[in-house]
Order: sequence, then C-alpha cells, then structure tokens
Amino acid sequence: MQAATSCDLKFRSTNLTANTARPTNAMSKRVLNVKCGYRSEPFSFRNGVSVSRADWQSSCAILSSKVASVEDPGGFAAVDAHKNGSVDLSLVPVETTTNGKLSQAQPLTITDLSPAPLHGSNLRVAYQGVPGAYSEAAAGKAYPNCEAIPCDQFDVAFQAVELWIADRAVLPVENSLGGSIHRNYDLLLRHRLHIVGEVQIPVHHCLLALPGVRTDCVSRVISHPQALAQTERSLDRLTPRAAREAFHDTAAAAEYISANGLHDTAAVASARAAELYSLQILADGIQDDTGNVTRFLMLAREPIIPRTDRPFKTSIVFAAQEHKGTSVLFKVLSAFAFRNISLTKIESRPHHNRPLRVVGDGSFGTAKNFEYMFYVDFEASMAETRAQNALSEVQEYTSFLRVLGSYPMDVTPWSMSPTEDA
Ligand SMILES: O=C(O)C(=O)C[C@]1(C(=O)O)C=C[C@@H](O)C=C1
Repeated sequence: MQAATSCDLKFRSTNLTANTARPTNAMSKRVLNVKCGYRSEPFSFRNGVSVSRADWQSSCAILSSKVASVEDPGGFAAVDAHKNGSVDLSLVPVETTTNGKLSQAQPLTITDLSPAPLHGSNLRVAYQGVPGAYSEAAAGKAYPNCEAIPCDQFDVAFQAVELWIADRAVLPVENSLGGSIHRNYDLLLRHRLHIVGEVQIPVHHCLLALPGVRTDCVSRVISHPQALAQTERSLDRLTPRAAREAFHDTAAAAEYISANGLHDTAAVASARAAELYSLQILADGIQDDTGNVTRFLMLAREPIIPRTDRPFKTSIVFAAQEHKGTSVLFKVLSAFAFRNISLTKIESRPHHNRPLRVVGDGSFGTAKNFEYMFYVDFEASMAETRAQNALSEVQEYTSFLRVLGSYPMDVTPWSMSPTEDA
C-alpha cells in the first residue's frame, strides 16, 4: 500500500523512568524526519527499535483511515450530527469512519491508564520538548517507566499518537501563574484524540548558565514563554537589564547555551536540565509563586470507560447556537449549577470556522461580534446520570458539542518543595 498522505514528524527518543534522570540515553538523541510514504528500506525510527516496511505500511493504512478526521478543520463531522437527531449524546465520543458512518470507538478500560502496550514494549509517550523539559517529567508521572518520545512541537505529539508512533501524548494545558496554553486547546479540537487522564506537577525553576558565569554578566535570558512568565518578578530582580527571549522549551534553552558555549546567556529551566546539559545553577526556586503548578492532559486514540468509584473530571467543548440569544452561556452554566456539578475551568477560544457574526438591522450600522468555542471542565463522570442530564440540556443551547474526555482527576498529594517531580 502506498500512503495517501505524507507527514513529517520530527522527534527524538529517550527512555524515561518516572521522574528520574536517565542522562546517558537521554543525551544520545537523534532528530529524525519520519516520512509517511513508500520506503524500500526497513524503517528505523528509534534507537534500538526498528520497524519493518510491513509494520510501517500497516501503520500508514491506519493513518490513511484517520486522515479525514485529522484534516477536518474543526473536527465537526461527528458532533454537528447531533443537531439533526441522528446521534445520541453518548457516554463516549463518537467517531466518524471514512465512509461517513458513525461508529463507536473501542474504549480503553481504566487499566489502560498504565497498561502494557500492544506492541509488547514500554508504553511510548510523546511530549513536547527535549529531555529535561517539565513535560518529560509529566510524562514520567503519568506513565511510570514509559519510553518518553520528545517532539519539537505540540502538533507533532498529537500526530505521533494518531500515526501510532506513540501510544499516548502528555501535553500542558494550563499553569497556575502563566494561565492557559491556548495552542493545545485549539489542537484538542483539531485532532481526534481523547483525554484519558490528567497530571499536575509542581514547576520549580532555576536560572542556569555555563560554569563560571556570574549573574551580573548575563545580558540575555532564554526560555519557554510560560517559564519566562512564571519567573517575571524574579528575573526583574536577578537580571534587570537582560533581554528575555522565547525558546521552544525550557530544556532546549539550556541545551542551546551548552551546545553554543554562550557566556552571556542564561536559561530558565529545571535542575535536571542543568545536570543533563552541564550547566551551573545561578539561582534556585525562581518561580514567582512557590505553588507554581502546571496541569497536563494525557491523550490517547481511544477514550476510557468512565466510572463512579473515584473522582472523575469531564472536559467538553461547545459553540453557542446563534438564534438562542445572549443568555446561552448562562443557561449552559446553570445546567451544571442546578445539578450541583462544580466547574473547574472555563476557557474561550476563537471559533475558527465562524470567527465573526454580524449583528443589527443596519439602522444604526452593524456590529461584528466575535464567536467563541467554550471549553469547560466539570467535576463529574460521564457515568453519572446528573452529568448525562446536564449534557443533554447543554445540547439544546449549542450548535456544536464534543466530549473531549471523562477521566480520573489527579488527586495525588505533592509537596510545594523542590524538584522531586520536576
Ligand atoms: O518547556 C518546558 O519544559 C515544558 O515542558 C513546557 C511548559 C509549558 O508549556 O507550560 C511546561 C511546564 C512549565 O509550565 C513551563 C513550560
């Protein structure tokens, strides 16, 4: 079979034991371009794991059956169908097959949160960044003993799971100081992965530089924009005259300084990044709040079966129906309030398919209202009747509704103190 599409994936591979450094393997990274196309050689994409042409072609076969949904700009096919009555609001999201028919995805069970993968090796977990990034630590917390697969962009991590290169992705969605990571909200909608869990990790930042460099000699600080935002006040104090520059991820910033021998530049990154890239720690614990926490989502190709024997959260995304007027958001939120369901998060993003709506009859001119997609997390499992009833009601006010996942809440206790997690 020849693949119907070609998709470049840039990723590196490392092994990861939960929250512990594996510097030697981690350092021997190879950046590879994965071309989904016809190859005459065995396809080798990871250290130590080679994939035969047959394996690769069968992955491509699966991929080509998924391409339609990946390329669907809003992933609207399945969800818009609920409006014409053809789809019941089900406990698990509904997938569309290539012939346009609706089929139930095969759900994972709760044990699939940390299972032995079908390919018989460690679970492969895609994250954005390079070894030493907080996302790598999050992957290790979510899936202990997983093989962490570094990806250079969030989008690549989504695709790695869709293409069966990875089994799961672990991606940040919000930080207690820096706020939402909007890109991942948009990608959740564009792709068809399911949220199967969440992990929160305390993020403990350090200021790193080459050995011998003094803080007052630093004229530039580089890091992930979230990390720069989380250390804004500390950097004002420590390096008031230094320029701040955004980098792909915290650990990549540390790696860059090390690889290029930059004596005038410091990075905001983890203590593990200092160790991996042979940098010294100029200042420790420089996050502007000691309780700096980032929440990551665990994503899989299939949803898990929601349960009621432990705290669950459900994430949905919806767009209001135009003709239902301005009180739609109020009505949607009351559907949860009246059933005593707590909301833990609400986020709005531009409605990419319909960003503007012209309102008014022209007598006083016309206004252009922005249209939004609303993302809501609530504390209930889709196995609970109250959650099902709330969503049936929400359906009445929305032109689009998708359940992104119903999954166990991260309730693990953690301390605010340094880096055992990060
Ligand atoms: O740059 C990293 O180390 C990341 O893992 C990314 C990221 C993010 O995107 O928010 C993760 C956790 C911290 O909040 C800072 C950065």
